[in-house]
Amino acid sequence: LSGSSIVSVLIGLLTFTWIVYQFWWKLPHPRYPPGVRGIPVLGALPYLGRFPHETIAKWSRDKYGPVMSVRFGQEDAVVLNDYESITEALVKNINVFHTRPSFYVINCFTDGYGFRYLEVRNFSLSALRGLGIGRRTMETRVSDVAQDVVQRLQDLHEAPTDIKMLIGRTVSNVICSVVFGKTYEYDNKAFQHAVQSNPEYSEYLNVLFLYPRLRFIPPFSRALEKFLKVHHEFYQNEMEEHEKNLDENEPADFIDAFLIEMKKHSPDTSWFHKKQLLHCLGDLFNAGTETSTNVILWMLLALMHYPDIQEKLYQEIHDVIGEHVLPSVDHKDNLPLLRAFIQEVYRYQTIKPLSIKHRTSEDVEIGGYFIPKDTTIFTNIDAVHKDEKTFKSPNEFNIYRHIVDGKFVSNKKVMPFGIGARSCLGEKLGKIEVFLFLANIIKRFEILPDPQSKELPSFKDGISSFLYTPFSFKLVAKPRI
Ligand code: HEM
Repeated sequence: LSGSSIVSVLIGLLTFTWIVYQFWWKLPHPRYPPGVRGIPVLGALPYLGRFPHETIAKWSRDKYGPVMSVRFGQEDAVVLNDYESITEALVKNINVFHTRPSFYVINCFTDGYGFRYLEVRNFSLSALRGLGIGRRTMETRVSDVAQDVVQRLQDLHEAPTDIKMLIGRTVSNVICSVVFGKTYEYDNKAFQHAVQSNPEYSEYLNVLFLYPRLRFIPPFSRALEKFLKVHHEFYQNEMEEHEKNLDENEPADFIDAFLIEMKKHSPDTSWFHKKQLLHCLGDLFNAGTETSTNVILWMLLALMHYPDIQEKLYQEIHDVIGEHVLPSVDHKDNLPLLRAFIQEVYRYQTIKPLSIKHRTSEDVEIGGYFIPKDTTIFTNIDAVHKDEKTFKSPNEFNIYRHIVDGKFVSNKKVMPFGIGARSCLGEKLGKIEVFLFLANIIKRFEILPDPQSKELPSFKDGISSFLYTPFSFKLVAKPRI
């Protein structure tokens, strides 16, 4: 090589390194949280492994501290890995952290999750309260569907069965009764398609959350199209029917309440319009089905893995409630073991380990670091749940860590629903569902593994996707009486 060629190659290399440094490795601010920037285009993705929340928690413990940055694909994000930094952000700086970044898949429905979404969220909360969520009426509804589950389990006659769809459709019908004012037959095709997270497109959608630009390329474009078609058609049909039959003086469900609210606002200047209604329906339906369903499945797996605990829970329910009375939330105070069991499963298997992204609406300092406006924030709830400083031997499943002097002790550091202005909208409903489903199932059945299977289905390992869910498994529900 001649001298001038070597100089050209060197200049090329230096320019390339400078570009990569400027656009990739350089931190956005000298006091930005340190962390893992990974390689161009993919960022830290190749290093995150099957359980990104665990890998990030380890990086945070071993090297970077609780407030660290991680480059996910092309998106720079800050991850908060302990209770103190999460509360400093989501509670003390509530006004800075209450928006979310835009997700393309969600923006297909609406204007996204920006500032004014809080107006819609507040409306949704009060509409749901008006319709009975968190009240007696809701408990009655959930109790009725829990009886339905009990009956359907009885009808299985101890046949080993994967009950994910059974639980999913039942849980979904609770939210349908509030949102659409009706429940669906299990064999209704439109309902089935909307409830089922269809493997035909769900994996592609997960990738689209990280790389929205892929939406133009098949198979991602096809997956997105299918997902939107199934959901839009389902919600659209309901909306049209409600518009035809609306009684403005007597809203029977969430759609009615929203349609009435829409009439009070101008569609051009407010966020109360039909696209926003589609978004709310999508949120309530999707967030209200998969989460509770999978939490209940983790709990059934725990019962299978710890038969001695299952027996104690049965005895407690039997002694406190007896044979002929239906479990109710009023029994809660006298069921410390059941509450400890539920809290321990929430802690041990965090259903949404990195929660849902938040976004900073202005520059802010957290844990002494500078975080600029418009930064994506993840809260590593699972890292809080597995923090050795709070929970001794955190990787052991131990319900007795939540019992002191025979009494259940609630722990604010078990936070499966998140905290702050954007914590779970359905927390009250989710808690009632989990409690009543479990109390009814344990009261009536012994949950056993499939006798034809050589190994117990895993309670340690699961599928880490939009949620952390168990692998599919079969169980036997053996009637107690
Ligand atoms: C045991 C069941 C559930 C768990 C563990 C759970 C967990 C969560 C978590 C961790 C978040 C994100 C919080 C954050 O960003 O900081 C969330 C948000 C949300 N959840 Fe749940 N959830 C459950 C059940 C439900 C139910 C039954 C509904 C329906 C009524 C629901 C509706 C929502 C909605 C609409 C949001 C978004 C709120 C917003 O962006 O302001 N969830 N949930």
